[in-house]
Amino acid sequence: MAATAPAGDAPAIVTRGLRKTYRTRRGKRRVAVEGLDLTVPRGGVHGFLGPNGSGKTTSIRMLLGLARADAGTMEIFGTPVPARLPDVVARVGAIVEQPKFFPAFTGRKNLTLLAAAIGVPSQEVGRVLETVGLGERADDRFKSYSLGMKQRLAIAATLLKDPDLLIFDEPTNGLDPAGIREIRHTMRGLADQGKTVLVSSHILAEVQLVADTVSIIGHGRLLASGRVEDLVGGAAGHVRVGVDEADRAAGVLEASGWTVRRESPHLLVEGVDDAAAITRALAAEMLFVRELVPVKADLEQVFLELTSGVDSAGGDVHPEEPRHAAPPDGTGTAARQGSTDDTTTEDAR
Ligand SMILES: Nc1ncnc2c1ncn2[C@@H]1O[C@H](COP(=O)(O)OP(=O)(O)OP(=O)(O)O)[C@@H](O)[C@H]1O
Repeated sequence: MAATAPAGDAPAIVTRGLRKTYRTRRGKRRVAVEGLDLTVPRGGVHGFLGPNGSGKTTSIRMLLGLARADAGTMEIFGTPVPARLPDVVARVGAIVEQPKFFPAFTGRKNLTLLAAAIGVPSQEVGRVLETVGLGERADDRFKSYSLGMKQRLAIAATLLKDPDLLIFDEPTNGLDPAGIREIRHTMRGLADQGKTVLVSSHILAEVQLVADTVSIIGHGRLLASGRVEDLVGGAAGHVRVGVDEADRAAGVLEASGWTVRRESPHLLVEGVDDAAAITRALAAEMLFVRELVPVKADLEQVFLELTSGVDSAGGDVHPEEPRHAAPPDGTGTAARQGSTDDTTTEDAR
């Protein structure tokens, strides 16, 4: 059994072999999370990324004690959960479902009521409203807020207890680009204060703009994790090629072993290490390049590479080993416990 890191240095979150199966109304089993090994380092924004239905919400619900795991272990700041969740819960703020606010009350009044209910001094309300950039609109009614402002009020509510770890499940769902930018800005500000922010999303490109580190999951399993720049840097570059006689040029490049996509009027050549080799191969056939533009890799591309060849109709993604771009700092490992092939059920939704 691997040693667990001392609680003082432990990562914000560690899961090992986490598994959750639901039983559907027809009595079938649906594996939502299958052996998930997640490590969220302390400090910074960590993107928890994967397509719809890949198990993000289920994993978060298990961490917060809202759903029971079938197997595996979980720790928050080195404290095993759910067994000792009460010891650590005050250090965690989370938005998993939309919190309810009174539409006719101001943002400040809503938070003041909430603070009283959870035993937080009312002076904290001003602080958290400023933190999320709602100071100037604090005395407007909740119902007059934009969706982005409503979401920032929800974030402010999670900050009342001044937690060290914030968990936001798809916080930008339904927001317009300006609202999304505001939430990104808020998350960055929290990370800059030294807090750890875990943000789940199925929109990889959006989270790439704010995350320091990410974990990418598919079908309930970890596919890759590490620092964004390392993961993106490790993805093979693509090159956009402008050339006359595009069909003949594509044939020449394919015959030389490249994978070529037609993106009329250009060709997109995948996995290129040496762009000059493309020019040479084409020139040898009297085809002359007009344009040769490297296309920067992004997390979307990393994800597509990791899942290429996977049955898009729902076949499992079972890579041999997840890709770890750079082991997150202070990684404490909790040994995997329990059988992973048993079944626990919850009501199918
Ligand atoms: N209560 C439930 N009963 C039955 N199946 C469930 C239940 N909750 C989730 N699932 C199933 O488990 C799988 C994972 O769902 P989950 O909501 O965790 O994914 P997700 O990555 O958060 O997706 P999204 O981005 O759409 O929120 C899906 O196939 C989903 O249909």
